[in-house]
Amino acid sequence: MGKPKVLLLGKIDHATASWNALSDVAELVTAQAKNRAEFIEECTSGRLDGVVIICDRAPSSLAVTGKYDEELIQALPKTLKFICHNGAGYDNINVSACTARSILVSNCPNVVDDATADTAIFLILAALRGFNNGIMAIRNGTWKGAVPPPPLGHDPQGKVLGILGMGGIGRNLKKKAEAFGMSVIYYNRKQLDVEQADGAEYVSFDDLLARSDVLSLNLPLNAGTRNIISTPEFEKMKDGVVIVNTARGGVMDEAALVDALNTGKVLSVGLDVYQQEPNIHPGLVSNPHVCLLPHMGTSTVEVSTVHRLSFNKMGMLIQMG
Ligand SMILES: NC(=O)c1ccc[n+]([C@@H]2O[C@H](COP(=O)([O-])OP(=O)(O)OC[C@H]3O[C@@H](n4cnc5c(N)ncnc54)[C@H](O)[C@@H]3O)[C@@H](O)[C@H]2O)c1
Repeated sequence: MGKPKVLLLGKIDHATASWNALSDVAELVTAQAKNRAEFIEECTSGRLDGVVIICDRAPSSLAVTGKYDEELIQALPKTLKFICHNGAGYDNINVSACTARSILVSNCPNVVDDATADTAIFLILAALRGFNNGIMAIRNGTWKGAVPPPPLGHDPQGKVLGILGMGGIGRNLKKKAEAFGMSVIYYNRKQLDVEQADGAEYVSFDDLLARSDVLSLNLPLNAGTRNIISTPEFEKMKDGVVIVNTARGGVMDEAALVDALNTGKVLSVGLDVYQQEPNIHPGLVSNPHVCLLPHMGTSTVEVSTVHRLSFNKMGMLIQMG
């Protein structure tokens, strides 16, 4: 019997040595498809028969295959046992459909905690201080911008940071925010134990909305969290609240956010993620009080390099049978 086949979807930029080392225990194969229709055809044609593991390098893989929905999962090779998703969260994979086919799925949480929490800190500071106004003005050749100048920003010191979804990234963000003098409250489906909460105050969802000076979204996107922040939630917030989203665009209603910005309910915003990436609501793009990043939360050499661990673990799994 030959070695088990491992299919690479997407690109590897920084862990090529670990990927290549997998060839000691597995036959490494790549897909030829350039889009979803071609990939489904490639699967159903039998060219990928014998593939036991898919190594999914999101987001470059997803740009070809699209989401792992029911249609895609039904088309995957019958021999498939495991999808190793090199992204954080399961929102791109229908895990129930995988379970129905006895396909195991893993993702890469934790390794992205620092990079994503750092991105949230950048966005919190940018939104609080109004740095985006200055960034736009200086590039437009107008130094500090309009006359009269934009309003003064705010210090993070002494502000209440509300974290919605206090998992790996939320807890990492808490520590970093405290270094800037912020106090942290959080809401999770379940209260954390004392060690994990590490002094953060557990509050109800409504209290989180009512008490936060800055609200950071750090929860996964699923049917229960889609648009969890929309008009009724903005209405419960403080006037002049600052919102930062490094989770998924779908957890916040972008049109409602634009309305809340326009009425002044929301003072400023920092975003790394959007409802329809790469499209962004024009009301956000045109607003100088909104600092925008193109989903760069985990874009560091260090995060990419750490993915080598998942290749090493795949090798161990194969050896264990
Ligand atoms: N911007 C980026 O590049 C980037 C990078 C990594 C992760 N993310 C996103 O951030 C999300 C969080 O990542 P993580 O690694 O911290 O995940 P995690 O699973 O460690 O933490 C998520 C937390 O959200 C909580 N939660 C779930 N549903 C909730 C609800 N309805 N209300 C309140 N809390 C709820 C969970 O209990 C958990 O504590 C991921 O799901 C992913 O979508 C984005």
